[in-house]
Amino acid sequence: MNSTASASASVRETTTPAARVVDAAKVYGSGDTEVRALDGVSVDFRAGRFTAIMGPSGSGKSTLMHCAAGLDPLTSGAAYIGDTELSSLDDRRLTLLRRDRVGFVFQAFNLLPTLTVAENITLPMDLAGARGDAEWIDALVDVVGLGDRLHHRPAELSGGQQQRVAVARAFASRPDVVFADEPTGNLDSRSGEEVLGLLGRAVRQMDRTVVMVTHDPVAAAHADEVVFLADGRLVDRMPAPTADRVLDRMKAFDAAGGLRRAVRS
Ligand SMILES: Nc1ncnc2c1ncn2[C@@H]1O[C@H](COP(=O)(O)OP(=O)(O)OP(=O)(O)O)[C@@H](O)[C@H]1O
Repeated sequence: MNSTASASASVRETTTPAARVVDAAKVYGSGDTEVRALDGVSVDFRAGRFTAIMGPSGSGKSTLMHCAAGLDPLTSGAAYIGDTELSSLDDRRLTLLRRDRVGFVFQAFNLLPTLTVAENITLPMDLAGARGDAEWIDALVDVVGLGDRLHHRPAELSGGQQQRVAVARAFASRPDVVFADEPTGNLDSRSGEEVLGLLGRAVRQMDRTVVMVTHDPVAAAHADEVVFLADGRLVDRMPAPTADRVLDRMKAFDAAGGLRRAVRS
């Protein structure tokens, strides 16, 4: 890293995280059916970083993402986008925050079939009546490699191309943070790699922030850091992950989970 890059990196360390939760708890149901999906999680998602959330099935990954993104309220604790504490917002302001400051990429692409690629990309801004930054949108279209597909409809694109449109749409309004929930879950490995490469480039070359839930150690290895959940708790963090190290960590969870089940029975 050159001195300018390391200076700007150290400035970033001291800036407010793009998103964070503090002592977050989420309880579904009550009595015998109560599930504590998050149990006292505190985690910062730093600006300008690509963070992956991993953990065994049912460990609370999607719940953490939904609560951090303002899609679902916490039972207790606090969730912030930048300095904004989400429970302090009424429904209207929360909707505006999600529209203007947060981007989403889902496993199922979620494009509107009747709109063209170009219209899908600018949809969030069009709904907001915002003009959008034409230069930024052009740069995004360039990065996702869809310049010759702008007037096609989603059904005329491959799954990988559709997810690239969804990635461009998520970044179009320059949100504080983009949350991606299993963005490669419906893709073959080559298209998945392309989408992960794009998310990485958006972070490293375009100074964006990404938080991604994934089951896949190869996908997690694209991140700058992996945070691991187990039983609704944050149990580990791994900077500069590799697929092998993430896989080893996940195997350790499987072994620990098996041991716990054996002790209980
Ligand atoms: N709406 C809900 N109502 C009741 N329980 C829920 C609800 N959503 C999630 N849960 C429970 O909360 C726990 C955490 O679920 P969550 O979907 O966050 O886990 P996950 O790690 O994302 O799982 P997976 O990897 O299988 O998608 C699970 O026990 C789940 O069954």
